[in-house]
Amino acid sequence: LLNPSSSTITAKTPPGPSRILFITTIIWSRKSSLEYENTLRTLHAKYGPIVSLHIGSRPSIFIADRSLAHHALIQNGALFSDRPKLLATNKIVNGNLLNINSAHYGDTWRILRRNLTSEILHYSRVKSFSRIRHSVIQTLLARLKSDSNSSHSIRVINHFNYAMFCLLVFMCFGERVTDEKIADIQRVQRQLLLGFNRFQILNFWPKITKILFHKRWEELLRFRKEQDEVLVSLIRERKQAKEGRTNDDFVLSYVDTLLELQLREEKEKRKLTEGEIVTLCSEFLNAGTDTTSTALQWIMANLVKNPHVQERLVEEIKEVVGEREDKEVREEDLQNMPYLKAVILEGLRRHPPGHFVLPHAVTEDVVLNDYLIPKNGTINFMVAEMGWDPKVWEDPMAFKPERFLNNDGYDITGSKEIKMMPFGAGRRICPGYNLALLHLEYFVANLIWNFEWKIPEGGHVDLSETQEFTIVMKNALQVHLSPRV
Ligand code: HEM
Repeated sequence: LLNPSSSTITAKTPPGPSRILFITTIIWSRKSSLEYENTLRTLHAKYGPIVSLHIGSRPSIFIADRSLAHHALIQNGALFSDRPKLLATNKIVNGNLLNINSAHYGDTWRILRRNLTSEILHYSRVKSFSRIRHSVIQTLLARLKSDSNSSHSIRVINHFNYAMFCLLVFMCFGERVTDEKIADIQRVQRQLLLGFNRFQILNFWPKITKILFHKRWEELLRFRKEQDEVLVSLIRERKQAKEGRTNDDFVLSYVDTLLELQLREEKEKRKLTEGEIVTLCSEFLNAGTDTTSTALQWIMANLVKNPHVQERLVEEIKEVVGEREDKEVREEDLQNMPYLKAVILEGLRRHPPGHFVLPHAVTEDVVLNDYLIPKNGTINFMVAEMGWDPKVWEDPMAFKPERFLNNDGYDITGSKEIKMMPFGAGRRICPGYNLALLHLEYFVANLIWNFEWKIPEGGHVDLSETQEFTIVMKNALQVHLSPRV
């Protein structure tokens, strides 16, 4: 099926519509990923499971088939785990520096990724943050309670976002960050994230857009500068605190590990610069916040829409927590809650926060399914389509957690077979997937255990989608909450 040898000379790139002209390029560059997805669905129906589009200077290849995805990402992971060259705006957002998700497949990527997975996302480290999770969920519950006293209908997404953001900020910079500082970090992170789509246009012919859209370029540079100002001061504070540290209950944060980390460059070792640490902290906050709070909102929306699922979850929690006085589901309770785990998986299948993975690239020209995948192209996978494939999932658009109950645990990494891939698959799989699952399980369990979630009178739950940084609910979830006593 795949051979990176002489056949690359004769193979053609995958089929697709004829080269798109300059003007269509501009139109495409303004399309949201949902519009892309619709067009791609039509193209896959016409051309088969692998298609290519020629937008801008490099071909973009899309794979809709789960077995081909497995073949590429798992069986031939070393070939398919590179990233395309950075776009001009990303260079500015990154301060010209690398982070894990944009690094080429190689030593620097390996060092940065291993630091995150073994120093922060490793089971025992994740455990060391449990006090932080406890305090964040208590604050969230208190806020929801206070809102539910004063209002019949609550919009929950901002609460979810804020809670998740605090969690990631504390993991990144330590527990001592003040509310005021959190607001500052949120502002500088948001303006870069929300500007993302608007700044995309600058990537087409940067030399020209630097003249045509110079105000936008300046704005982008200003945003990065403001981010530097806020995050560098936190990095320095943490460095100082670390030097004079004596207390025993100290919890290592992500920035502490980055301050110690050594990169290897041409046999020389060197520490990271402050700018590089800013870029990596920013990635950590962005990667773990909206993705998880979006998923949480989708899951809660389905629990409101399907009261029988919510009831079954309450029954399961009751069985595990028993007659305990406090209204808290503890982390150690979660492992005894298979239905809760099924609800989370079903949420991620039906509403993956990203409908695509981040663009991949191959390390050399290869042939896949008789087609050439060129080194200068980008390659992506239709995550949402795979999770909705009626050949794999019966009644795929319905929310049925039961489908995940009948086997001994579902392998979300797809190592043997891919049936869905909300976190990607293979060597570039999201390194935060275990943390994300823990956050979702812990939050959903406590939210449901403390309140009955209902549709407010006259309201309804609308599952339409729209794209922000992730694929979010077009009409944010509004709920009526009654405390469970
Ligand atoms: C529900 C929550 C989350 C979802 C759905 C999600 C999904 C993804 C996806 C689809 C990718 C791209 C995979 C690829 O390109 O093949 C990714 C990459 C990544 N994610 Fe997540 N993610 C989530 C939470 C997190 C969390 C909590 C963290 C860390 C604290 C994190 C850190 C990263 C990083 C660093 C990468 C880049 C990996 C690399 O290129 O090697 N994510 N994530």
